[in-house]
Amino acid sequence: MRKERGLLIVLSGPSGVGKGTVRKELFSKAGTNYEYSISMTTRSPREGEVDGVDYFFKTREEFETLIEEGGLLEHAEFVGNYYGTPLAYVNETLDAGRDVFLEIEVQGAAQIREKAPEALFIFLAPPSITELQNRLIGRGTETEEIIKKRIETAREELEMMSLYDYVVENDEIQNACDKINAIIVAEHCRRDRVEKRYLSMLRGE
Ligand SMILES: Nc1nc2c(ncn2[C@@H]2O[C@H](COP(=O)(O)OP(=O)(O)O)[C@@H](O)[C@H]2O)c(=O)[nH]1
Ligand SMILES: Nc1ncnc2c1ncn2[C@@H]1O[C@H](COP(=O)(O)OP(=O)(O)O)[C@@H](O)[C@H]1O
Repeated sequence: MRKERGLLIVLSGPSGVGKGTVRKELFSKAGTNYEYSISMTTRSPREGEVDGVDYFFKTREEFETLIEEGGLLEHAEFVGNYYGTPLAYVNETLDAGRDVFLEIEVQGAAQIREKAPEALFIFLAPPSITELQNRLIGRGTETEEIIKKRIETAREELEMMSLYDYVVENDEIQNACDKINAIIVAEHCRRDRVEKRYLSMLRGE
């Protein structure tokens, strides 16, 4: 029997909302049955970040060559750096019938909406704009100037919320993770169309 293609899950939202934190929490649990697609970026590694684990760190030249070669499913420039999803890994994993989880910013998600509208789109929203600013400042990984730019960008990013299949508020990390997992399970039930199998059984097919 032909294996069903896996589900492409896109988690997006403004910088600082907690996408990385929620994603790490989701993948820290045994039994997570979707695969994380490691992105490429031209941004410098932060302290503790490992090449090939957190990101594939590339030069601008390397990244631009990949764009030209069509090696990325989507890519975007975000506050001065490129970020993108390697195409081959996503395709191979989905073809093998496994779900793939992307954690990306909103421009990239918009490209996937064009190229793969059958994907599942989840927007992670902050409890408030003030809380979003507090989280960005509290993380302490960027300079004041970059934080300011990220906050400006966040306002535009929040406007994209209504385009998503689901919006999950990241109030408590565990709460957000539980909702995301519930959405993925529900989406599989919706797509599996068990009723089709029953109808053909009832018809004696
Ligand atoms: N379009 C796109 N965005 C990505 C990708 N990987 C990460 N991002 C997003 O790029 C933005 C900046 O990422 P980063 O510099 O790691 O900061 P942080 O996610 O805010 O900690 C975040 O919104 C990420 O979710 C990718 O492959 N494609
Ligand atoms: N639910 C939450 N409640 C409080 N703080 C959070 C929550 N989720 C994430 N954070 C904190 O907010 C900051 C930004 O989170 P991060 O995962 O880096 O965001 P993003 O990947 O969306 O840019 C981090 O300091 C993180 O510890």
